[in-house]
Amino acid sequence: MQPYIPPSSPAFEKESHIGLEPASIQARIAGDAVVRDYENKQHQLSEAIDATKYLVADLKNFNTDEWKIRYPHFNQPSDTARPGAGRRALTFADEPSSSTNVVVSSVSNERRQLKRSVTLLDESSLTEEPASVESSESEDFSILQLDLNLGATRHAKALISNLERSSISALLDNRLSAALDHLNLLHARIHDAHSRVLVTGDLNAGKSTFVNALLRHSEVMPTDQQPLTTRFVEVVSARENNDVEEVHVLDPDTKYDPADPSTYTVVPLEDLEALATDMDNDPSAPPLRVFLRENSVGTSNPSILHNGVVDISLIDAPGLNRDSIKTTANFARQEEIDVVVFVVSAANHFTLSAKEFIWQAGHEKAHLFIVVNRFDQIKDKERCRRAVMEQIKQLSPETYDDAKDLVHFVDSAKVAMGFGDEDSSADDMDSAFLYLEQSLRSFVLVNRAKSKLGPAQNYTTHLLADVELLASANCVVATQERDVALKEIDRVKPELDRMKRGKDSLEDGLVSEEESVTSAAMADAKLSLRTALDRVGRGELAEGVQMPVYPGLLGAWDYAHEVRRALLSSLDSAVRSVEDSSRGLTTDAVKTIGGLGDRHLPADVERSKRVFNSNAMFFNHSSAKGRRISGRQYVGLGLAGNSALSTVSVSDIFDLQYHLFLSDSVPSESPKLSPLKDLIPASMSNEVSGIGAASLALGAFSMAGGKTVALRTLLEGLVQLSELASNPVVRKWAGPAVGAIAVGAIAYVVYELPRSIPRNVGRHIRAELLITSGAQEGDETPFCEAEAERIGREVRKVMRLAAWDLRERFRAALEVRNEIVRQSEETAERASRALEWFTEVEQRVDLIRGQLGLRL
Ligand SMILES: Nc1nc2c(ncn2[C@@H]2O[C@H](COP(=O)(O)OP(=O)(O)OP(=O)(O)O)[C@@H](O)[C@H]2O)c(=O)[nH]1
Repeated sequence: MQPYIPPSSPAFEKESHIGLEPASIQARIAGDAVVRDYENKQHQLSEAIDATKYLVADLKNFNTDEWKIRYPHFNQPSDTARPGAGRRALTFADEPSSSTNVVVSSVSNERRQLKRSVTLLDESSLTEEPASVESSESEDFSILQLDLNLGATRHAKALISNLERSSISALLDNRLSAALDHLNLLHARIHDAHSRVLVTGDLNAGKSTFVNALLRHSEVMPTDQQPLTTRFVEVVSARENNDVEEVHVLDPDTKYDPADPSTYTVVPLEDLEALATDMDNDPSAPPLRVFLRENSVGTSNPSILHNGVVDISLIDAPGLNRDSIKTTANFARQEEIDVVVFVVSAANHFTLSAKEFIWQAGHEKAHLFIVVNRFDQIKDKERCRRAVMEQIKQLSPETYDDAKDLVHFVDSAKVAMGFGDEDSSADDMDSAFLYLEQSLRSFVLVNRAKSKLGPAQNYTTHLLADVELLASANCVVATQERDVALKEIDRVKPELDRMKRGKDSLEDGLVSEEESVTSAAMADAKLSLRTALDRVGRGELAEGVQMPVYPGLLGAWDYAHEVRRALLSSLDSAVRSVEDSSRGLTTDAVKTIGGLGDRHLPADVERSKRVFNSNAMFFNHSSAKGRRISGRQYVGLGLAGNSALSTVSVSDIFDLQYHLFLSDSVPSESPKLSPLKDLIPASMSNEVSGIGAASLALGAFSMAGGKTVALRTLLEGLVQLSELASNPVVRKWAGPAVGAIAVGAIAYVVYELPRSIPRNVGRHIRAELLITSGAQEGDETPFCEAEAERIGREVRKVMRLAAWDLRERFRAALEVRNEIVRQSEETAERASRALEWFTEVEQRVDLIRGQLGLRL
């Protein structure tokens, strides 16, 4: 762009020898003011576009990195009872089913800039009518609208509704990118120093002559008495082509780029006439581009092509007729055309074609620049002027209102021809034409503001309104999300804190319950079994177990066997009752754990549906092979069925060793768990007949004494007896006496067998199952210990399972609440940030809108 030269500068002075006519000076001053105004507006708009670009880029980044921007739809509220202006049901494209009642407020300011906001409907203040909405269009996006090019908008809306939030956000991202690109284009456009002026009018009205006059040339554009121009010809300064005069014939199929020779064909300037007047030309073909050096004459008042601020190009159009009206009207509608100069012959006024064109073009360009040409040929100039003005008033009232600057009665031929003379210069130009030129220059600049700044202003305003609507709707949704998240935190956090506080106490409770019930069960088992074992040791049976009937001496062996079985069954029964009592203890403890669960688990957490079946305790699952547990299972030890324990030995019938060593204070039982057979000396075990009889006799003897005596004492007695035997009297009575004693003893032993066998067997069983761990008997017993351990293990197993179940539920519930709180805190923070950010966006929009509020 050419730098603006202030009116006081020498350069400006040099370029402004326009004469002293007041009208020209006035027009020039007005022109300068227009230039200054334009530059101010351009600067302001440029800043607003830049700010909008930053805003859109920020929005784009926010959408990608921080918060997937929601795309709102506004529908009529479902409760039509109180529709109220502005009340709408806000839904989001990715969540069409849930709607929120909001108030959409759209207010236009004096610059017709739409300010839109969405606020949550306060149901309590329904009596107040919400702010009015101008039209349903104000709730729709104009630039950021997501249509998928799938036809009618409502179909596109339906389709969008089915898209995911991320897809919507991606679509929005594309729209924002496109908006950014467009802003860049607009930015470039408002800094574009070019303006295009289309010169059109009736056939033979003098358009080419007028263009020549503006160009300070007599014959650039071919002129004739008959219709001549058949193609659009755009004349630009040769400065844009390295000062080379030539014609570019543009290729209709490619976009023209002066820097790319493949987009046009170069022909010499001399061929312009032939090209512009060729009857075969297609009027819709792109214009010829003519690069023209400015005429050296009148440099003090240069042609309109270059005026120090903007470069203007003039486009000479073919004369209007039925065929060319449409083409020319379309041409005039182009955004790049800043001004349409309509040339009308003073003699013909406006023809039908002219009227039709003005009518069509008037929609796009309200103001036309009208040149009433050949005014020199009119005798009654005043009448002509009145008639023409009357027509203009009808055709283009806006132009009529500004007629002083926009309607000019001139003689272009005289001006154009003037440049053919050697001596003539621009300084000699007709003052009316000079005034026309200045007016046209100002008009171009004014319209440039409209054509170049207008679209940028318009687009940016709409974009800002869309951004504002988007931000406002997202504020609503962010507020809602934040509130929901905070409410959720309020609901869950206290529960979570309570659980955290109770975690240790629950753990302590579980551990102590497990420990206490296990040790109680074990202690109970130990005590009960010890008692039972002692009873068995005395040869006594448990309740409910029958003592076998003694079958007589010959059946003593079998009797011992039966007794052994009965005693072992008694022990089995004791084990069963210990198991039963541990079942009871465990059931209570499981209930206590249930109570702990009730105390520590939140109300909505599902309690364990597991029903504790105490019958399943002590059940050998591996041997059950998936069988259902029906009724109470007694596994116990199965002592009665234990072949090792149920084997009878001789000592069960008569325990010689027990009697022999009874006098020793050392207990006869092995310090270790001994097999029963170890209790009998190996030398004696198999000699039941001879020594067995002697043993029996000795045993009987010892018992006959009413007290147990040691073998040594007995032997000492025998020694004394042998001494007595040396006495002949004693010797005489010894044989029969000993025999009688032996027989008596044997008879006694046989008589006592039904009672002694259970004692012997019981003692042996007890001895076998009993150990002494140290100095004193009965400290610990492997049987009781082992059983207590087994019972303890089983109880512990159940307790651990119950505790594990509760721990898991507690852990899961804690985790769920932790996660809810974590996510809710995250959501609340993100929503708060978004809310803050979107509020800031609304403020930024307001600020930029202020900059944009230009009256162009
Ligand atoms: N006396 C007089 N003659 C003029 C004036 N303007 C144009 N003419 C003459 O009118 C004739 C036609 O002028 P052109 O400039 O060719 O008209 P045009 O509108 O360009 O014609 P087409 O492009 O063919 O429609 C020429 O012979 C010009 O000399 C004028 O202001 N006064």
